[in-house]
Amino acid sequence: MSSVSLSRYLIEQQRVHGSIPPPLRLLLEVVARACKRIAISVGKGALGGVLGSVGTENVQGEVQKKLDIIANEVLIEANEWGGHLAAMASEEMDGIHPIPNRYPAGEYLLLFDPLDGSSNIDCNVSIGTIFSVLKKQREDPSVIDPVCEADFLQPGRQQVAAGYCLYGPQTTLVLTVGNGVAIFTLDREQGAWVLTQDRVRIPEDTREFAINMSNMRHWAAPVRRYIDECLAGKEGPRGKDFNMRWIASMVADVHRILSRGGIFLYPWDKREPDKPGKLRLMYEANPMAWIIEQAGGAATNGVQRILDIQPRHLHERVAVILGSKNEVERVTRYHTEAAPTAPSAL
Ligand SMILES: O=P(O)(O)OC[C@H]1O[C@](O)(COP(=O)(O)O)[C@@H](O)[C@@H]1O
Ligand SMILES: [Mg+2]
Ligand SMILES: [Mg+2]
Repeated sequence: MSSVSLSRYLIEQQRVHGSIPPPLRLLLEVVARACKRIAISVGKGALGGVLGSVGTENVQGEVQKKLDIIANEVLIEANEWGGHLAAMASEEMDGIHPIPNRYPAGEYLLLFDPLDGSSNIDCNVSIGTIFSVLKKQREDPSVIDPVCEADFLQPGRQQVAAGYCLYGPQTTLVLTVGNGVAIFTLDREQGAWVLTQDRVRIPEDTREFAINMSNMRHWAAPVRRYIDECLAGKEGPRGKDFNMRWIASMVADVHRILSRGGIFLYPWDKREPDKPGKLRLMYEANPMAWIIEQAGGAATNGVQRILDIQPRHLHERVAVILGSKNEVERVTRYHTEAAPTAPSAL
């Protein structure tokens, strides 16, 4: 049987399933090509001088690694002249990046976390790129800017494409355009993305959770209850033993969940009560939530479906609970039952 390339998959999504129009197909090809270039930089490691920090901080006060900047530049450069975007936004840029006048512009908005799992870069642990595509939908015709931050502030259910690229032992591109989840593996000899799994499904039940346990003493009661019950194992109320994994690269943790099920939590915690969570809504949580839902899983912030959250800022943060449906629903129910004490930041 002949292998299916990313291009062929996208053409089928356009022509057979009508899931995407031609400009979106071409945009996704450009993003996938940029990910290949990032994979080459990641692979060079110390030989390519790409490890270490640059001595600057991003808008969220996080130290920027060289690869954060390199990946951001690759994505900007590759997408600037494609002709399908109105603007881009990134974890590594304070404001939006409109397409410069010298290039043709389009109707789409691209958001990305150019390098996810930055703390893992220098120790050769899997990292990735996360992206989300929205369509510019102007509700207020009195706004005269060709594109502005307000255009980006759409709930995640309005995404038209979302994906991530995982730079691990294999380089893997995971994509949804609202017609299930497809996984492509980079054939490194041919430099081609090959479809290796389509219509991915996440088991509804799991015995594996992912959370940074070092924050346990800071969690809200519903999260504490859920994890305590998992830790109690066979002898506890769940009546079964649970395993734990925490890679500290959301892309890698989510990919494991797509592969074999599980639940991922980065919850609100009481150290900074006004901050809803660590992860960013628009370019981390939204694309991952859509991918997870498209694979039959669920994603909430403890009280609300992530894809229904109306963003107020580009760099807004959110609590994230995603993965196997029955487990996510259980944690969400624990939050509802504890509603009077639920953190107001959620
Ligand atoms: O180090 P912690 O607190 O466990 O946080 C890990 C989380 O932070 C992140 O690395 C944040 O992403 P960035 O590296 O893009 O800032 C997630 O990928 C991961 O789930
Ligand atoms: Mg990230
Ligand atoms: Mg990042």
